[in-house]
This record gives sequence, C-alpha cells and structure tokens, in this order.
Amino acid sequence: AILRQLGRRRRCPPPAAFPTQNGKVAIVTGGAKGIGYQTAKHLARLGMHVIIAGDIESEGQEAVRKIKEETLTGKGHCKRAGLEFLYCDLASMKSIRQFVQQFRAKNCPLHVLVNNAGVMLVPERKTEDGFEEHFGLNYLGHFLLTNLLLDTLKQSGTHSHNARIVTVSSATHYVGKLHLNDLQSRCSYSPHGAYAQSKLALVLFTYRLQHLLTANGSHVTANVVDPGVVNTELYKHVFWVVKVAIWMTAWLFLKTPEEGASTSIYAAVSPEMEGAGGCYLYNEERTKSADIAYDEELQRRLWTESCKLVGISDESSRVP
Ligand SMILES: NC(=O)c1ccc[n+]([C@@H]2O[C@H](COP(=O)([O-])OP(=O)(O)OC[C@H]3O[C@@H](n4cnc5c(N)ncnc54)[C@H](O)[C@@H]3O)[C@@H](O)[C@H]2O)c1
Repeated sequence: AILRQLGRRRRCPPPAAFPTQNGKVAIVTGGAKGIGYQTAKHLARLGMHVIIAGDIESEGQEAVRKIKEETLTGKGHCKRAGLEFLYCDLASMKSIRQFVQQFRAKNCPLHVLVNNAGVMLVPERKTEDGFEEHFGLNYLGHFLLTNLLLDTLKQSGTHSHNARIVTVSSATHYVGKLHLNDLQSRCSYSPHGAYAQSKLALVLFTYRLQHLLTANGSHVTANVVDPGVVNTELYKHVFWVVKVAIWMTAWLFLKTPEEGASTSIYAAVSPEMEGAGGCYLYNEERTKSADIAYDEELQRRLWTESCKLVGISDESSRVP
C-alpha cells in the first residue's frame, strides 16, 4: 500500500480555504513537529484556540512561538493565534490523566481532538505502564485520552456543528494483524508488525467509537485519516540505507509535512465532513480501509480489552 502511495504521490494543491473557526478549541497531540505541527498551525490560522499536547516541553514551547510568529506576521489569514502547549506523555497513563485534569481546569469547550502523535519502528521497549511502545503510545494512549475527553466533546458539539475526533492512522494498517491474545507482542516482536498493529487498532477504535456515538445520539463524529508518505522525523528509526534513499528521493516521492496535514485539517474543519463519521480518509477523500477493520466483533473485543488495559469502565457493553 505504501509503495502504491509513493507511485501516486501528488503535489497537493494549497489547502482549501475553510471557514474561520473563531471561538473554537482544538487539541493536537504531537503538534510540535511534522504533520501535527502543520495541523496545529493551520487550525490556529483559521482562528481556533489550539492546545499542542506533547512530551517534550522545549519543542512544544518552540512550536508555539514559531506558529504565533508566522500567523502574526501576516503569512496566515488569521490575525491572532490562540495557542498553548500542555505537557502530555502518551506513553504514560498517569500523564494523560494529568493532562486531562489540567485541560478540564480551564473550563473551556473542545470542538476538535486530533489524535496525531506517534512513533514508528522503535526497538522493543515498554511504556511506563508496561505496554509495548507502539501499542501503548500510538493506540492505548489515544484510546484513554479520547475517552477521558469524550464528555467535554459531547457538551461542545451541537446538531449543526458536531465536535470532531480525527485520528491519524497509516496505510501500514492494511498489512496489520491484531493479535488479541498477544497485543503486547510478547510472543514475537517485530517493529513493523507492532507499528502496523497499532495503526490497525486505531482504525478499529474509530469505527467502534462512531458506532457508540451514533447509538447515544451524541453530536460528535469520529474519523480516521491516512496522511500518505510524508517526509518527517517519523523515519528516524528506519535502517540507514532506507534513510539515505528517503533523503535522496523525498522531493520526488514524499509529501511535505504541510501536504501530509491536509487530510487531518480537512477532517477537522471541512463543511463537507459536517455530521459525517466512521470514514477512512486519504487525500481528502473517503476510501476503504482494510476489510478486517470493518469486523464489528473484533472492534467490540478490542474496545473491551482496551478498557481493561487502561482501567476505565466499559460502558459500551450494552450497545450491540
Ligand atoms: N510520516 C509519514 O509518512 C506517516 C505516514 C503515515 C502515518 N503517519 C502518522 O502521522 C502521525 C504524525 O507523525 P509524523 O510523520 O508527523 O512524525 P513526527 O515524528 O514528525 O511527529 C510525531 C509527533 O509525536 C510526538 N510524540 C512522540 N512520542 C510521544 C509521546 N510519548 N507523547 C506525546 N507525543 C509524542 C512527537 O513529539 C512528535 O511531535 C503519526 O501518528 C504517524 O504514525 C505518518
């Protein structure tokens, strides 16, 4: 799937002119770098108050400074970027809970949550809570964060302006396998397998979440996006030969982070996506995800297991 994407690499047109978002609030995880940075910047330009959630304070503060500078110097079309950094280590359930507490203390609404942060192909290691890092950070971290923020999202969405959850997956999910009996890859570890599993889990999670939101009549939608192959630091753990190949051919095959952010931004603010949930988006279009991701029984089982792992009650069990 990734090779196909490289072959079909297209220079994206400049991001569409979306309506201004004054008075709205967004959280972008991993918004200090790469695709997340560009997402945060664009949402701030549209007038949103953006909270960058990240695990490196210095990078977060620098991103805030840069975005403010760029949006204030007139390169963007918004005069004032409301922007702040809040510490959140997605590899720590405690840190995620503290982040949500801090956010709640602000007493502000939440209209857009972009679950963007991620790591790829890291050597075998565990999060603070003992989860395999790809699964624990990319998937379980966002699972917990979303669930803890759900009430605020529900209160912030309205019939005509649903709050939106945008989750960043990857084409790698097409080759992913979900090992329900070995989610932590203890029996056999492969960095590719673990990354692909975490990205497949995010797609299964989004579909189940949308099902639950619809069943509850909530004014919140959940969609999952694939940014394409984008030239970012995500590739820092790949084999050096691949790194050299990327360095030499990035201009031809890889998207820039700005281009990579376009589908997240589209899902977050485009009027066309108002009220639409449960979609897999690539290049700002709805497309099909892996067949296995539509397996409702698997979605349910993963949800139940995830609740147990992160220690929240599974209120979804009554919903078929
Ligand atoms: N770059 C690509 O080709 C590509 C392709 C498909 C999907 N993606 C996905 O896009 C998303 C963004 O990746 P990117 O390419 O911009 O990479 P990146 O490395 O530039 O950015 C990743 C972000 O996640 C943050 N992060 C990492 N560990 C964290 C933690 N413990 N707590 C909080 N934040 C943490 C980093 O600080 C960084 O801001 C990821 O989910 C990635 O899987 C990227």
